[in-house]
Amino acid sequence: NDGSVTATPVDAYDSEYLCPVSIDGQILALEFDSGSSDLWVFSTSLPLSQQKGHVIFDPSKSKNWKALSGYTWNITYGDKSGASGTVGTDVVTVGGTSVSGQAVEIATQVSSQFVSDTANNGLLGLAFSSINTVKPQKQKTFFDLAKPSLSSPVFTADLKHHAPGTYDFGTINSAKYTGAITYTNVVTSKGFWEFTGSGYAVGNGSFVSSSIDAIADTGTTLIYLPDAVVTAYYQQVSGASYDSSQGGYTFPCSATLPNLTLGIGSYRAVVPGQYINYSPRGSKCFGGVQSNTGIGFSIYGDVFLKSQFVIFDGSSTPRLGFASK
Ligand SMILES: O=C(CCCl)NNC1=[NH+]CCN1
Repeated sequence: NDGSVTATPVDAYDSEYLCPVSIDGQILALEFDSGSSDLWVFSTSLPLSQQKGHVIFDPSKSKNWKALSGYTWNITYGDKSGASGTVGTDVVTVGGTSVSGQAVEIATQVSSQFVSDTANNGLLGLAFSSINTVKPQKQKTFFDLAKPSLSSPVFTADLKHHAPGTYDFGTINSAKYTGAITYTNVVTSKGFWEFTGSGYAVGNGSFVSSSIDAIADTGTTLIYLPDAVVTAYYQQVSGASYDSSQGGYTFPCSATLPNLTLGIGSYRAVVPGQYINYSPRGSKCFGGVQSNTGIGFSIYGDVFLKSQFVIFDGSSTPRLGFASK
């Protein structure tokens, strides 16, 4: 049973996108995250102070809830946010796609970033189940459990700039993209949708061929790239500089930002310059392209993904597809 769900930006900067998910009839807005593999929710087991302002899942009100005695989970994300708790299974429905026996990870503790982000009531991981954090036995993702019931073992992301988009499960809707889809191989050894980009161009500049090891991550807001790319980009932005107090490149909010073209095979994915003016910060504006130093690979986050129609193909040979829209 294929499904489609709306992905709504949480704020004016598209810092994250939230989707309604039903857990045995209790509906929570969750962040779909292709950079992690745990489905966890704000719960009645959290301290009341951490529950405040959030929509809370109450397992005691779920007829299909089955606690997994002695199971725990503990996750830390790339931005150092995190959460931990206990585990049960329940019926989880996303759009028209329903799964029974889905491990639902109950938060008993969440980091301050999640407490203050009151629109976010948990995450639904869409990376590979190999990096699920549940112990003593890791659990399958929603996508892995749904796959056998889908017309084809895929989900697509059609995120939008300052507007709601969609995640589709089981189908590739040809009305959502233009031109051909370019597929690229995925390496799953780190549990991510990891691929190798083929290079970049800044504005109308010439394309620079270079292999860029990257992950497609809907749970990361910005684009994190090698320093060579980032410096080349901001050299074309008058008044741009690295501001260590802000933790990244900033520029005058009046600056005109060039497009950033990222190569995937022979395909040229164009990120509009205006998407790279991420948000006002202090007296300047903070860039949507930042350095990947310290991460170990590049991250093609929402600033990139919302410029494309993206196919996450979970067939026996996983691959990523990209198309313009
Ligand atoms: O943790 C990462 C980066 C993996 Cl390298 N992405 N997913 C996510 N979810 C919430 C914050 N970030």
